[in-house]
Amino acid sequence: MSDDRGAVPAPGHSWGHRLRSAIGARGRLCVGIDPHPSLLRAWGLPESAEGVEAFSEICVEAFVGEVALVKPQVAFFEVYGSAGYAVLERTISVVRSAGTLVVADAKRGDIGSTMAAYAQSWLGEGSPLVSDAVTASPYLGFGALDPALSLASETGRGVFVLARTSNPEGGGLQGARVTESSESSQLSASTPHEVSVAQSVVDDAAAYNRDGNDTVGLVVGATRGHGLNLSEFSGPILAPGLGAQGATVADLAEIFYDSRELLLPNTSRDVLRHGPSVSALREAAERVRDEVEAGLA
Ligand SMILES: O=C(O)c1cc(=O)[nH]c(=O)n1[C@@H]1O[C@H](COP(=O)(O)O)[C@@H](O)[C@H]1O
Repeated sequence: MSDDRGAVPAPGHSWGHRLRSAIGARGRLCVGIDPHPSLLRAWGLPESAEGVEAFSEICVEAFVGEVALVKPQVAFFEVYGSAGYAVLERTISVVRSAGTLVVADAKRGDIGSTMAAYAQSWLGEGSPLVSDAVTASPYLGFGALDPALSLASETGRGVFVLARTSNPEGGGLQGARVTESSESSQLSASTPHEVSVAQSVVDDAAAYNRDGNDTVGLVVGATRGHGLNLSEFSGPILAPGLGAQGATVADLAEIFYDSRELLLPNTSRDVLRHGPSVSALREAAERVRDEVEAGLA
């Protein structure tokens, strides 16, 4: 396993800077650590915290140093309670210590005062779960995420906010029309207008990122055309859906033709199905990473 920790700047630099360095060293693919029960069975592991620990150790061995980011999906650890959380803590810590960026896929979102506690959990220096970035839901209002965005910005971390998700059920809510606030509007402040919920998230994210730190990322699925105007948004875009949900590298190139600089395609099951062999997993991740690099060049 190669370990070029020095390639990825530690917190202290902006999230955008850290991401660009990581992408420059290892490409833009983000591989999920999603210990689904079906994968545990397929890998001959028990459906328990011990099984998830063995699964995670294999993933760490296969992916660290090979890809820029890994994204543990918290739900698959949480299901085993405190024992599962202990495994998650160790996994995050080992991956980060080896210089690979961790996006905790926790999809948090709450009123601001509670959001501050979530922010401390996932982005606070010294927290057992501290990661480089976390996924967040904006459905209590984009402004309610502020404690997480502020902490992330101060510490060179990121928050990926759901805009247009990869699942088919997301369209009704995310496509609903809302009147956009003048602050985030791309049009003149004197012309209130309607945009989709997803577009309002994009515009709020673009407004927040005007400080140049790229703290706010978007989650935009790769499974269909997103219908968003991303022209004002230059921050990171996490794009799940590659592989198991049907999206291809060609789809990525087409859907994100005008927003590729910090595009971070995610794939989980399509790589993980190659386990439990460390070498097979690593080869699968490298193959997808290289396809993505070639397809988005
Ligand atoms: O935030 C996410 O990561 C996410 C958002 C989204 O819109 N769609 C989506 O699939 N995800 C996550 O991305 C991963 C996709 O996994 P695969 O379908 O196995 O590649 C899962 O961990 C999902 O929870």
